Amino acid sequence: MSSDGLSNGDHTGVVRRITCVGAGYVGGPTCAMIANKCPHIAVTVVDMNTAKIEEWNSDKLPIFEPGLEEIVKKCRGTNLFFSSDIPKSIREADLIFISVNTPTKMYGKGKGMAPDLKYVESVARSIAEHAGGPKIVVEKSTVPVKAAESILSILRDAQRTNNTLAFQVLSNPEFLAEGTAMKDLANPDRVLIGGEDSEEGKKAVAALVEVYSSWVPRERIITTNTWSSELSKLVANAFLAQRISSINSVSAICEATGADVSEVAHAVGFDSRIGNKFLNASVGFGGSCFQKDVLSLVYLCESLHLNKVAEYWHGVIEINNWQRRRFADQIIAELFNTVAGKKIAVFGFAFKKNTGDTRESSAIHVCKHLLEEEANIAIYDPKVEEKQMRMELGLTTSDDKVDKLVSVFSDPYEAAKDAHAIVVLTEWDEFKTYDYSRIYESMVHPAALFDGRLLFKRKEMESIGFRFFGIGTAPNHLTKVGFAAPS
Ligand SMILES: NC(=O)C1=CN([C@@H]2O[C@H](COP(=O)(O)OP(=O)(O)OC[C@H]3O[C@@H](n4cnc5c(N)ncnc54)[C@H](O)[C@@H]3O)[C@@H](O)[C@H]2O)C=CC1
Ligand SMILES: O=C(O)[C@H]1O[C@H](OP(=O)(O)OP(=O)(O)OC[C@H]2O[C@@H](n3ccc(=O)[nH]c3=O)[C@H](O)[C@@H]2O)[C@H](O)[C@@H](O)[C@@H]1O
Repeated sequence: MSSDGLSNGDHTGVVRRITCVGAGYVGGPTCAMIANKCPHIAVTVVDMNTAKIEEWNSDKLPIFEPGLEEIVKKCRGTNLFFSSDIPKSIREADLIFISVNTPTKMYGKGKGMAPDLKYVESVARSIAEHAGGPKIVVEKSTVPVKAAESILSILRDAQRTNNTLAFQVLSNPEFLAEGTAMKDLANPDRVLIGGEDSEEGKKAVAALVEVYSSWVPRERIITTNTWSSELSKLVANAFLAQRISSINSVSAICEATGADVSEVAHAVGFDSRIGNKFLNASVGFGGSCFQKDVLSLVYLCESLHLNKVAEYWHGVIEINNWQRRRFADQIIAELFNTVAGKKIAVFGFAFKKNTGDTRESSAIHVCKHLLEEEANIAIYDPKVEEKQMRMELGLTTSDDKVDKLVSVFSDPYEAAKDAHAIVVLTEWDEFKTYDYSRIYESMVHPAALFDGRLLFKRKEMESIGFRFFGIGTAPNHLTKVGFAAPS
């Protein structure tokens, strides 16, 4: 019993039915993996977006992840179900994952900084209304520290009028990366579970540990208190984003000096204390989470009056925005200070390779900047649909002047034909396999290639004839030499 006299969760400790609320990039793949690895558990994924549920039940899944379709097809209808009946699925579950979106708030207090928790709260209210019995509720969504307390307050309130209810709230943040989600889920570096430090809390943690133990070695399952778990997720993303901003800041030094950012990253990353991962300089990180989660951490620090700490982490975002802008400005400068009316081929629109996800993609920022300068941009991406690109660029009306500046191609060779430049914004492997001599011949000369993803070797591209500009590398004639004092 808790201090308020309500039951803390009378759970049997064995999970047989899981419901996941939120059938998105996390809920879908995570539940597919659990169903695949735990044939003894029935897993139902629900969503308020009925069209999305229909897609999960169709041949064309709503998201692309290598390896996902195979597992969904294998388990769907056996122990993996996609449903729009949220009340029923909540009622029947022993354990409920909350896996809904927590985007940056775009209104009111904390606008542009704090995560919007209205979806998490609405799921907590649905659980309170439809539970009908004891449940383990698991925060899978990324939330600020102490979010579990708010969820618990809503759930515990429902217990006052229904004494058959009992709840435990756990934090179990997800660390998968898009494009490698199935690999990450099958073989995670760690699984993190935070829970209440009480007998019932420990029982609930043990029940979730048991689920993951079906395929994750026990030593990789970390258990902590709830707040450490919630904070660790934000901090993990902040550290990863910080590494990218660090190497991107170094890329600017390389371009000015003749050092090569790949060589520097290699040399620095060779130190086992630093490590070689996540040191690829780029046009800036994108994706739905890095910016949102770093901003959430900054907002948390500000709320705690830790202004220096907030400032420190905000620098990660500032460098990222600066890098995107710097790259776009360089394109304009190198195309003789005007891109108006010039065709520019954009290779890649997704925020990284092997995904069709475009949320916060750096491509959006670079393209918007080029459109402001009235460039004609010709986009090719192997996975992103035209509708999605236009939505992200804010182009909604077909007679809009800007809309006419954008064309979308299904063939990269056609996208590059008659272009003044190619701009590489996503690191799709297929971009490295094209016949660049043929592409070069079809372009307006002098033809430029701007490599925002370090896919190409300067010498090879220059020998074809391209004027080559790569993040973190500079042609020798542009570098500053000697012991110049700061001006
Ligand atoms: N996308 C990623 O790679 C990762 C995301 N995360 C975190 O996981 C959470 C989910 O992210 P995504 O899956 O990318 O979001 P998403 O936007 O792809 O999916 C969220 C789904 O929740 C549904 N939803 C929202 N409110 C609902 C409600 N009240 N009832 C039923 N369904 C509701 C939406 O319709 C949507 O389909 C976020 O907190 C995110 O920060 C964590 C790790 C990786
Ligand atoms: O919370 C989340 O949503 C997830 O965020 C990231 O995963 P994701 O955004 O899917 O993809 P990443 O591989 O981390 O790439 C993020 C962005 O950084 C860029 N990046 C990555 C690595 C690098 O060295 N350089 C670089 O510019 C990528 O191109 C991409 O735009 C984290 O890697 C996951 O652990 C985390 O679970």
